[in-house]
Amino acid sequence: MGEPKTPLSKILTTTSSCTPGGTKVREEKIMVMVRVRPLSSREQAMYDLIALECPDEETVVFKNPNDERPCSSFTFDKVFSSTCVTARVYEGGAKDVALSALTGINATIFAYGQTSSGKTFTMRGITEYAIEDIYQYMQNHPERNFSVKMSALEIYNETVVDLLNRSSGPLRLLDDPEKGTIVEKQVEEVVKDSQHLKHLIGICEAQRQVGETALNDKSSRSHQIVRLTIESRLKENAGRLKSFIASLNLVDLAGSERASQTKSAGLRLREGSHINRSLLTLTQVIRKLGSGKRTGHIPYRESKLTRILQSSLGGNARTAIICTLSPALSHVEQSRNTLLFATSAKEVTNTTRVNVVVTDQQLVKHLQQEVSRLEAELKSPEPSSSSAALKALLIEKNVKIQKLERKMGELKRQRDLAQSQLELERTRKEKKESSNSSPSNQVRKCLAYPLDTIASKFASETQERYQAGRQSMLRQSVTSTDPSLLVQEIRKLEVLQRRLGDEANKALDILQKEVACNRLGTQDAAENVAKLLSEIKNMQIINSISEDIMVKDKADLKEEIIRLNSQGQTIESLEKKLENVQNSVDRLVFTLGNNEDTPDTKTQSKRKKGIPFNLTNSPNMSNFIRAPCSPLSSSRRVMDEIGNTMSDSQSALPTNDSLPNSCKSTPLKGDQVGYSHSSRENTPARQKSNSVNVKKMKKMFNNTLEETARNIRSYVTELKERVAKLQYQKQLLVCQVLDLEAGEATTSSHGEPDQSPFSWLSMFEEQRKQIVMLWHLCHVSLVHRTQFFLLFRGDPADQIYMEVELRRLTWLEQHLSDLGNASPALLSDEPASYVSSSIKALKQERENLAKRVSSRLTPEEREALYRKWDIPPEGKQRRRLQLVNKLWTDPHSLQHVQESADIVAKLVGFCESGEQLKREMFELNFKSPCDKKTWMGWNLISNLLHL
Ligand SMILES: Nc1ncnc2c1ncn2[C@@H]1O[C@H](COP(=O)(O)OP(=O)(O)OP(=O)(O)O)[C@@H](O)[C@H]1O
Repeated sequence: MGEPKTPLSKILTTTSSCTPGGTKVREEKIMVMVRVRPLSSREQAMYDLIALECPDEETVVFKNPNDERPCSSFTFDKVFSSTCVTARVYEGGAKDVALSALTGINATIFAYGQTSSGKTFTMRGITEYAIEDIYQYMQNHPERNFSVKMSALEIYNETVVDLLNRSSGPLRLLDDPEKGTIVEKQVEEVVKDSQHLKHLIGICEAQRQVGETALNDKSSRSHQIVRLTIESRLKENAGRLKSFIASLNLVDLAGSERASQTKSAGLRLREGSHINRSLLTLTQVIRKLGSGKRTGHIPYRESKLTRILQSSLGGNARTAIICTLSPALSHVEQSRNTLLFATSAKEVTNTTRVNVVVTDQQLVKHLQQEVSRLEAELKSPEPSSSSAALKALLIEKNVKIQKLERKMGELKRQRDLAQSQLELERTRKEKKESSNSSPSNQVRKCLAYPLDTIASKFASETQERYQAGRQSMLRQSVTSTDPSLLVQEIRKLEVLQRRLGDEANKALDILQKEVACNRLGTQDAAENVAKLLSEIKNMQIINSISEDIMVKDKADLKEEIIRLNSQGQTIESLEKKLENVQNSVDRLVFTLGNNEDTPDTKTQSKRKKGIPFNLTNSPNMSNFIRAPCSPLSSSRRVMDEIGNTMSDSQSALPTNDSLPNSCKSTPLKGDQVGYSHSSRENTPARQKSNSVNVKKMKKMFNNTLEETARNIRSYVTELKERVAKLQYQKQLLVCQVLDLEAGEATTSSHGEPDQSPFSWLSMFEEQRKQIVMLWHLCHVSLVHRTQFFLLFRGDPADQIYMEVELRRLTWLEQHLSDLGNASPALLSDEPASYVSSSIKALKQERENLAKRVSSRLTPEEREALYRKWDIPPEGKQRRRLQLVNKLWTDPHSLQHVQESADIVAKLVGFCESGEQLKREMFELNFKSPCDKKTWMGWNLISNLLHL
């Protein structure tokens, strides 16, 4: 016996009341009914007295016939007196439980009582009525398909026997993890109809162990369990999925008995002993369950009866117990025990659920139906209720979107109107201010310098917007900047400015030393350099400024402005002086070229065996090499060719007093700047043998000299760039301070800052276009372009970075134009050393990037890119180089720029490295190029990334 044969994995235990489709778990007590039979003919013959009365349908009372007073009373769900027929017992409670099996709830009905109390009599009637009702129910539910199976067993002397197949012998009980206790090899007959079922039950009765005792001619000597397994499935066209499966156990127990009463002996006595033992276990199980100790040990396994009935006792089943009693006084003790058992059983709670079955076939069919339904819905021009609701929702959303769009249009219109009014106001104000010569006006005028330069390259309208946007930016910046920070920033810039002067001074010191040592040609050259040196020294007039100042309030700001203004055009002057330096260097080179073949030079060239421009002792050597505009590689190459054998006489050096301070502190050593003459060098033989070498060396010297001069020029150019940036930043700050002052006076009248996010964004777009174009024109590193492009996307915080980048590039572009127009005599045979080195660096960068295509992109990604960028499978160059060569080549197309940036970012690994790109890497402040963390020039960024 045991659980249903249907695999448990397909049984979804849900909850239910009595109706299919119910969903709740229900806890319910075991239904306990008491039935008192009439006195049997045997009892009547013995003149036995009636000791039980049933005053109502729920109470049974013991009474001593010899005493009028009632002894004790018991109440139960139902009490049926001796006059009640079995049909009433069935209808009174058993029916409800029995029919639960039709709705997926396991059910058990069993009779308990002493021998000959009427258990078999009652259960036989209950089974018949149940069968009738079950089949009646099936008839009344044509929408469902039912299947009924039946099995039956008896437990006789603790042996399980299949009543439908007695020949199978004793059956074993097995523990199944899913189903609980099952009976091995038990036959389960499919029941065709009610008659078939009755027939089968008849067979079981015939097979059951029955024996004659003193109390019962046909005493059942075994416990009998008939199991009906009913599966109920909704028919396919019903459109619902649920199927149920449940068992109805109809149990007729053997009766408890006293050997003295049954006068058992031998076999009957042994039977009685087994019966009593299993009933005792049942009693213990019920008592424990009834006392609420469900979590403690329940001795189900101590008898086969309780093992098999385990799910019906405190488990997933509705259970009804009918306790049968003999009313005879002679059986009072037995009846009392039965009532005590019944009382315990009343307290046992079961948990019932509906066992839902979903077969694979059902599931597939259901899904197919669902798919068909959805397909039909999609094809159908008539919208279903759900799609109609969606459509309505969509229309509603569209209306809302249209409303919002209209509102946005109106807002944009208002914004444009306000902007144009502001522009007008500003222009008017600026015109008015232009008549004044206030310091702030001067600053603004000064700030406009690079814009004037590029004005010819960009539309005038764009420039106006640019100017307007920048002014807005400044005002916005002012409102958000702490005045004390501004002053400190100015101080920082001044410190940098001073360092810059130092640096230039040192460079010129070196130049002067070379001239003083007569390495650089004529007296004119020496004079030129001396002049340069004094010019550079003049640049350092700001040295006296104190670095440590405490800025307390805005009053200090005003002082600061006055101080800055009183300095006059310090930075401008520095710039002018650098220009002079540059011109002087040019003249120097020119002089050297003209004097190349003079006798004096010849004489000197005999003496000159040192490096023409020895930089090995220069503290700025690293700066020269690092500086973007000072490609010393070729110079070093020449030095290598010459070899390090030439030196000059230390005696030719100027006196220590005539040297600049830097030289005094670092005296030149003979092995660094020259070498001592050997006495043999001046012999005629030596002079003759050296004549060819001297000529060759002189030519090389002149070449090197020219290149050195170019290097100096480049370096000065770089200094100019740095000064220009410095000047810009300082003026920007001054302008902020001035605006802050002006803002204080006009805040109440002007109100909020006039820059809206819209105007900033349009300005950003314009600036970005300009920057992209300038990158292209100036051959700026692709990695730099990519980083900058991806990092600055229009955030208000990007304003200052955009401004500085534009300034740098504008300056560079202007510088390159100047180089392009410069005299070829000054630039040697190259159009511009910076341009050529930048182009070369860019080419190298592209080659390096191309090398990364294979490792950084998957074959699929590569193929997709080749297709997209029209890279033919065969060509002069490898496909990856062709691809990289196409990147960043169209500054007019934002899409091209965006896609180029994405590819370069992937090749370089910006996205994967985990290192977030930070704005700070694009330094606003200019510092010494020795500092690796600072701005190092566009093409050096990719070097840092080891490209
Ligand atoms: N309610 C009743 N009305 C009339 N007769 C009854 C009633 N109950 C039992 N009887 C009769 O009493 C006798 C004993 O009944 P039954 O065999 O059903 O008892 P039992 O409890 O099954 O006994 P055992 O445990 O020994 O099998 C039977 O002859 C039966 O017809």
